[in-house]
Amino acid sequence: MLPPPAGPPATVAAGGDGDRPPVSLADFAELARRALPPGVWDFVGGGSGVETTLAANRAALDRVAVLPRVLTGVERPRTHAPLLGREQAMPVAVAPMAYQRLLHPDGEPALAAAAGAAGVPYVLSTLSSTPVEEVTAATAGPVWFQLYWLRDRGLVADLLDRSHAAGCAALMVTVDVPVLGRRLRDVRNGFALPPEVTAANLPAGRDDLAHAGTPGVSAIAAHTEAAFAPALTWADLAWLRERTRLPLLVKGVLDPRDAVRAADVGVDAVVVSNHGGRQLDGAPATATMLPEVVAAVGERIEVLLDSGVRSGTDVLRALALGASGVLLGRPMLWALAAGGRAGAQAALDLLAVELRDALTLTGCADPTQARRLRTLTGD
Ligand SMILES: Cc1cc2nc3c(=O)[nH]c(=O)nc-3n(C[C@H](O)[C@H](O)[C@H](O)COP(=O)(O)O)c2cc1C
Ligand SMILES: CCCCC(=O)C(=O)O
Repeated sequence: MLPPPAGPPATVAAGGDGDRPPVSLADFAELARRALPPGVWDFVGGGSGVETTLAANRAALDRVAVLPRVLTGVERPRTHAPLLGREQAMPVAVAPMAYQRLLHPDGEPALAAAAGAAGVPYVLSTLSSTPVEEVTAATAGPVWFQLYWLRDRGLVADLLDRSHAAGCAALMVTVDVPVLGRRLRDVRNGFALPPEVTAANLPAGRDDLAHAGTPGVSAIAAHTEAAFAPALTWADLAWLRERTRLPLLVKGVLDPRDAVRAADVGVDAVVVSNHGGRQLDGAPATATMLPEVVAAVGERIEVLLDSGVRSGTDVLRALALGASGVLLGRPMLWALAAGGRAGAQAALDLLAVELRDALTLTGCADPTQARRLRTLTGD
């Protein structure tokens, strides 16, 4: 177990200027920007290409207006809601994100512990900088394992066995990285992992390419190309469905036809995601595609959304568009950078306050009622 967080979260999270605790998730970004080396800041915040999709994710969420109901008698809504059939403190999970020791020496165990304390699932990346066994030991909360399908199928089988044995409660396979999107910030920075941050779930030495700093090359992209299976098919997904009894989620679906195929294979949920604008630049915003995916498979499986969620209002927007929940990405890394476990916990506490307010202001007694709200998209 990790030691308890040092001091009250607000003090820790206030970081640099000390006198102004964060009042929005964006404030954590500012604290992180001050704390991080520029190359790490760019790796986390950046998208692919000219970052059209990165910006589109925000713009599309901003365009979703939610029509409040009044005189509903709701005083203090519950933020609790089910995800994959289990009640969570919020319909939110921490998105899988690689190499969290880049942000803070406590890395994945700290973020997992913060999620556990906040009562939401933590999704652990295949490319975690801490072994899965140490992460599940660091939190009493649910850990879901995110699978990147490696060229070496023996390693895939090993990861499945280890994550299962370590107590992971669900499996999330990411399908939008046949190759890493071209992230120009990383290319320009010649971004590479420092020696102390490693792909700790892989056998030693399997991440050497990710450490090889070369000007004009993203070492992360070079490693991914060497390690990841580039040509997966629906048969591979069916193999995975056969191989695990854990709830199975597919992350990185945008086309409703793919969501239907995933449901046909028997997955439990799809995550409507464009990888936070880090893969195909020019892919549509997730809030744009969500209603079509919900219409196609929402009666059969759960539909989650990520990419651009930055507030409790954004969670409400996704729910009102028919999602059962969201994944929260970069803000959690920024909060980790700003204040370790306590910073991450402060960010999730803030999100809960914002979500409760958003539910109160729309007359919803709990998140499941947000589905009944009308949304208007456009000006
Ligand atoms: C630094 C970083 C690392 C990421 N690593 C992974 C990963 O290992 N596996 C994965 O499925 N998605 C990964 N993602 C994508 C996130 O899971 C998620 O889809 C995305 O960040 C959501 O968008 P948001 O950051 O705008 O909330 C990563 C994202 C970032 C920013
Ligand atoms: C490090 C390569 C994969 C991590 C990832 O998915 C991302 O950076 O978006």
